[in-house]
Amino acid sequence: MRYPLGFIGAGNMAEAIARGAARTGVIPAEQMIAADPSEERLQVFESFGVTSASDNLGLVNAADTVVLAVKPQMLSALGEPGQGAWWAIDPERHTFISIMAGISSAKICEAIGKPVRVVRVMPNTPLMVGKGMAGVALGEHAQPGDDELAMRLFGACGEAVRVSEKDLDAVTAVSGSGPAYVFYLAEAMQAAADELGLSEQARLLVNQTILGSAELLSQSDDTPAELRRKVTSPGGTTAAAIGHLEEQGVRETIVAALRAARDRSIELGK
Ligand SMILES: NC(=O)C1=CN([C@@H]2O[C@H](COP(=O)(O)OP(=O)(O)OC[C@H]3O[C@@H](n4cnc5c(N)ncnc54)[C@H](OP(=O)(O)O)[C@@H]3O)[C@@H](O)[C@H]2O)C=CC1
Ligand SMILES: O=C(O)[C@@H]1CCC=N1
Repeated sequence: MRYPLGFIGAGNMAEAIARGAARTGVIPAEQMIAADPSEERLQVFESFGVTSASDNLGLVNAADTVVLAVKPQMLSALGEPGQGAWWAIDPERHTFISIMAGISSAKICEAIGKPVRVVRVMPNTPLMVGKGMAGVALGEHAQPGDDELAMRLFGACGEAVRVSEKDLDAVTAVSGSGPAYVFYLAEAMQAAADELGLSEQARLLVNQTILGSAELLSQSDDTPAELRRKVTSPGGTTAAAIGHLEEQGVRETIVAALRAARDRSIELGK
């Protein structure tokens, strides 16, 4: 049987993408197949209707579009160029969607040993709740139109935007890793709420504040700085908090943190 979509690596992101594809109807579960060394992971995929491949070679034989969803460091472990699963790759038939951070389409072609069409996507975990943000880039040998499935799939699970491949390291730093920065803020706010004696209500107070602020940010025409000013009464409580953040150099630290994420993405691709 031929499957429109297959996953090499049935980890967390692959599961989120496959569930999103099935939930939105972009690709029904029975038209997807997955390969992973872990039987347990394959059972998770089977539990919502995705077929298990015997191995990566079986997957490549079965799937037309292959999602590379292993850790970037695992690419070379998938096989020698032109050997194993890569032996069965037909550049006319197969398209790749790679979600691996940092790994260029040129590097993927080198690892596979053939000039294949690669569409690179940098998604993020909110796609699990239909609020993802994905950057989509055509790789070296991809043609306009090769990204249509990716745009449909990731667009159905949130927003998808076309970017050039050279910008993907920056996209990874901003929106790929981005949810972790917001969760870090949530952790710190919850710890503070606990310390201020609100342990019972901390989760709701923090989560709803972040949710409401995100909604306001996306619906309003105001910039983040204007929205912040509207919360900040002169000489008031917010001014005390923001003054402390500025004194401590938190803004510069956040910029430096995103730079570190971008640099790590470049390093992963070497
Ligand atoms: N997590 C995130 O927020 C995001 C991640 N990404 C990218 O997504 C990719 C996957 O990340 P994530 O889902 O978090 O990682 P996971 O570790 O959850 O998933 C990777 C899966 O690949 C499996 N695997 C390992 N070796 C092979 C092999 N030879 N053949 C087939 N499968 C194999 C792993 O098995 P085992 O565990 O047994 O090794 C694991 O189940 C990464 O490249 C990452 O850069 C992109 C955007 C966001
Ligand atoms: O941390 C990582 O490397 C991956 C890429 C973006 C989000 N998670």
